[in-house]
Order: sequence, then C-alpha cells, then structure tokens
Amino acid sequence: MIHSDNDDFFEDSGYIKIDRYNQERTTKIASHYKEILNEIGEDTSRDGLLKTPERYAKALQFLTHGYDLNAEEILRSAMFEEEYSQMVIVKDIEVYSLCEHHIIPFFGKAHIAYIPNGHIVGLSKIPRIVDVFARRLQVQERLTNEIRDCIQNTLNPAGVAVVLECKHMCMSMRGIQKQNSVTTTSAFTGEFANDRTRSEFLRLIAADLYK
Ligand SMILES: Nc1nc2c(ncn2[C@@H]2O[C@H](COP(=O)(O)OP(=O)(O)OP(=O)(O)O)[C@@H](O)[C@H]2O)c(=O)[nH]1
Ligand SMILES: [Zn+2]
Repeated sequence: MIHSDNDDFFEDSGYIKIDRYNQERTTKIASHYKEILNEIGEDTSRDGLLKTPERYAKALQFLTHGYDLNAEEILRSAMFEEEYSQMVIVKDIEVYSLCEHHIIPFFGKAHIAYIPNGHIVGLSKIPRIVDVFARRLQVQERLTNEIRDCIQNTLNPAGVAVVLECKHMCMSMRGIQKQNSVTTTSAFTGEFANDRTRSEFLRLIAADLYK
C-alpha cells in the first residue's frame, strides 16, 4: 500500500490530500543522500545501493509526513455531541518518531485520556493525531505537550492526560549505549490536576485487562 511507485501514502488519511512523494523533493533528497553514502566510503554504483538514495528520500518523506497534516482538523472531523462525562482512555498507542538532535528513531507507547464536556471524539482520531505530531522531527517533551494542547484546544474537554513511554535509539545504539532505559513524559490539563482523577488514570493505564 505504501510502497508502490506513484504512492500516495496518505490515501488512508482520506480527507487530507497531500503529495509528499513530490518528485522534485525526492530527486533533491536522493542526490544529497547519495553524496552522504559516498562520503562514508560506500560505492553507490553497486547493485544493492543503486536505488537506495531514492528509497531513503521516500522513507524520510514518510517519516516526516506529519508536517503536512492538520491535527485539529482531524479531530474536528469526528466530534459528536454526547452526554458521557466519564474518563475516556485510549492506551498503548504505538509511537514512532525521530529525535531532532540525531535524526534517529525513538519509539514506544502513548496513553491518552480526556473527560468529555459535551462532545466526544471518534476514537481512531486520537492515534491519528499522535501520528501527526510524531511524524516530524521531535523531542519527546514537545510531542507530549502538542498532543495535550491539540485535544484541549479542539475538543474543550474537562481535562486531558497524556503519558508517553519511549526508548530513544540515540541512547541505545550510539552515545551512552544504555539498552533498557525508558523515558516517561506526561502532560495534564483541567480535572487531571486533581490527585484522585490523575491516580485513576494512572491506575487504568497500568492495568493489564486484555493481556
Ligand atoms: N530532552 C530530550 N533530550 C533528547 C531527546 N532525544 C534525544 N535527546 C538528547 O539530546 C541531547 C543532545 O545532546 P548533545 O550533547 O548536543 O549531543 P551528543 O553529543 O550526541 O550527546 P550524547 O547523546 O550524550 O552522545 C542528548 O543528551 C540526547 O540524549 C528528547 O526527546 N528529549
Ligand atoms: Zn537523539
């Protein structure tokens, strides 16, 4: 689906039309990346590497396609009036991002909750907005805050909670080379300032009901 040649990898995003596999951009990135491969001593004319600069150019565009998406628009496209006023939690959402310091992946899970205030949102839109912000160059702290702010500003709920748990490959496969460290970040608004509400959220994201 993502790898055909004319690929519009955003087909699945439906309502958002963008063309990041822009041929001009692909050609430019590929040409720079070919120089980088030559610089590290590779032979870019060997069979296995012939198409690598172009593959890399497309992969990079995919990994940063969040720049072309509007998270608030995505949330607004599926907001429904509803009286439900208990906590809604979507947990264990896979996150794949690129650290802006090294352009090396960090990845893990997001756990997100909100307390509706007249409106609920289509559940799939929550992982979708995680991707909008994750598919950019990021630091984990900003990614966490951007998800929180987007939900708060768009849905105007009584509170939002976001917890991210990620492993940074720039800390495991290079640099300090710690294989098991996990970074946790969190951001809260509204009713999640209340200890009991926050504790309920933390208890529920730690519970293994379906595992
Ligand atoms: N706060 C924060 N730091 C990050 C994140 N991703 C990577 N970093 C850190 O960014 C820092 C960049 O530090 P520098 O000293 O400029 O870079 P460096 O010489 O490559 O550092 P080392 O990784 O310690 O070898 C490192 O400490 C990384 O661990 C992130 O999401 N949040
Ligand atoms: Zn890094």
